[in-house]
Amino acid sequence: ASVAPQYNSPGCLRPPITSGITVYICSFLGSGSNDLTQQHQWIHRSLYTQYPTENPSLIPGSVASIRRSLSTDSSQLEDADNVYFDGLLKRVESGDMQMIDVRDASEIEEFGTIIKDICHIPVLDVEAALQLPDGEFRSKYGRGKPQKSDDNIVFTCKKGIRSLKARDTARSLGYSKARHYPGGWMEWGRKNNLPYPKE
Ligand SMILES: O=S(=O)([O-])[S-]
Repeated sequence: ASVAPQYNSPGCLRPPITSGITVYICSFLGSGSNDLTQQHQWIHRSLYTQYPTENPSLIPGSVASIRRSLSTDSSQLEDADNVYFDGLLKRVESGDMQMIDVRDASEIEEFGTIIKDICHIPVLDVEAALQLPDGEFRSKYGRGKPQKSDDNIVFTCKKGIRSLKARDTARSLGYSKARHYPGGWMEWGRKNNLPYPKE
């Protein structure tokens, strides 16, 4: 049952696990969908009796959402390099996180942030910011500067590219336990029913 959250993708119909006979309906649009279909059938077989429809209903957007849902392992909270969606949720709840959003100000204004009062450092400023004296960092960013030994630093952006760069920059400066959230706002917005950029 641990894989059930995979079926929370919009566009997929998840029948009740108690059904004797269930029908799995999903759109098989687009190239490369066979792989996705196989993976979902494998998951599906482990939970349900499967009766694929001959003519699956075509639900626009379904393949894209499946692809996104498979792109991160929802059973994994975090590892040494990354914090995944469920791990991030836990950290948001506990407050044990120094999150640094490296998107541009315009993106933050348009879509919002994962936590209130987030530390915003555009990706190109990260290197300089992390080398500021503590006092200057505090007056510029309104909070204490993260310490090199901190293990709760998480960079985020739109879809994981700039946050990865920021994490690597931080690590090169001695923040050896810095991590990033690969899903970024694309995943966060989608999974929380918030507006998110389409690509
Ligand atoms: O935010 S991003 O650099 O992944 S597009």
